[in-house]
Amino acid sequence: MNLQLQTKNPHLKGTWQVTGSKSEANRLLILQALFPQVEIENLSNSDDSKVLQKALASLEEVIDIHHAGTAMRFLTAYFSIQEGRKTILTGSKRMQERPIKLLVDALKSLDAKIEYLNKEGYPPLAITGTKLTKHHVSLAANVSSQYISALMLIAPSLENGLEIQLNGEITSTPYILMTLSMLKTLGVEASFENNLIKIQPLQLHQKKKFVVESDWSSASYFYSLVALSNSAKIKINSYQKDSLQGDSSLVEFYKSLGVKTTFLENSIQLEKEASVQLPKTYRANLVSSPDLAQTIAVSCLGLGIGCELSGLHTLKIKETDRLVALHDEMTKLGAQVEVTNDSLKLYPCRNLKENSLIATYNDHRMAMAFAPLALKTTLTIEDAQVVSKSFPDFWEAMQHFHIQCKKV
Ligand SMILES: O=C(O)C1=C[C@@H](OP(=O)(O)O)[C@@H](O)[C@H](O)C1
Ligand SMILES: C=C(OP(=O)(O)O)C(=O)O
Repeated sequence: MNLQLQTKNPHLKGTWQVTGSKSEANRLLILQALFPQVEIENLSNSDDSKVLQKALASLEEVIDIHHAGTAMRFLTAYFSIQEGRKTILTGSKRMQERPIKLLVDALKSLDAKIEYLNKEGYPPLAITGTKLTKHHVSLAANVSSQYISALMLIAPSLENGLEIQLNGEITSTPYILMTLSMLKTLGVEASFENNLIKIQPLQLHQKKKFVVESDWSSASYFYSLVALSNSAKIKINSYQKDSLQGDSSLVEFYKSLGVKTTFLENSIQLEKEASVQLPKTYRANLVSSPDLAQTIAVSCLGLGIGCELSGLHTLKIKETDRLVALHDEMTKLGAQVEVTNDSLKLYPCRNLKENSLIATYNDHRMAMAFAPLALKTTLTIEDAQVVSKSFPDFWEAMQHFHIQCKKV
């Protein structure tokens, strides 16, 4: 389904209820499978959470998690400790190109039984669940924090707990801290100091309820809408100031792009501050917030300013190579863009081309990041249904804020 987007850039107002964070939800689903006393409220309705829920309820040998990176990584660890159970864990064509060797090596060093069914280092995996008793593992921390969270999530179920030594630079740190915080809330004794994570085993006896906060990565598209509008005052629910999600750094990132955030009770209000003097070149290091890169780059494009984004090395192994995808699609709109393996430079672009067809490469964030540009030009988003990976009612939200979406 291709959607042609256009609008007259009116005053944006209204309220939207954003679904629960898929990162929080997917951690809690794994914890609930290991500790049935866990109760979850405001679960995400994203495809990635649904696919994980289904996988955890399935008794089939073959489990297909489609495009869901966290489900792939977390389930690799989870099925490794399901004693006596054989599982073939697979995913979409792209998932079979997303590396998993560091996690598999770490689990194997703990005596897990995992084999590659196709290409060494990539899904699909054949896993035979076994009891893991070793309690020290080390792995490189600069490729994906999801490998580390996967190990952390099974750690309290291991007889001897787990010590995880992180080597090298750590990427996407807030996601590791999110996992740590959730374990602590569950009652696990856990620490993370000097690149060493220590997690004690847990026996849980009483119920524990978690309320999932709405998704801050999804909030980024509203920030971009407000930044690109002439005037806006909108509200999105359900958000708190003390978030577990690193992408709540949006509040700071968008200040200099003219978006003011006010925390209300259980929601945030976003207002356009037209008086803010925009920088000529916006600079940010996104090593802690990789999922914001596309939104921020496209906001800068729409605002007609340049940007220099660094810390982007993980973008190459996400739903698509996001650096190449951003380069190619922003270029279609008339921008001059340079990318390296870990950075993106956009030069100020005064005139956006009209009627471009934006390819999305099975990547929800390509579709969602480009949508707010409708406030500046008409454009068509290819395969617009990809948004359901994290934000199934995204297009309803856009229409609520006066972006006309026409099937073409
Ligand atoms: O743990 C998580 O929930 C996530 C971690 C990040 O991945 P990397 O650690 O691979 O950067 C992020 O990009 C992804 O969307 C969700
Ligand atoms: C990278 C993402 O997801 P995952 O790695 O879980 O597929 C994302 O949602 O942007």
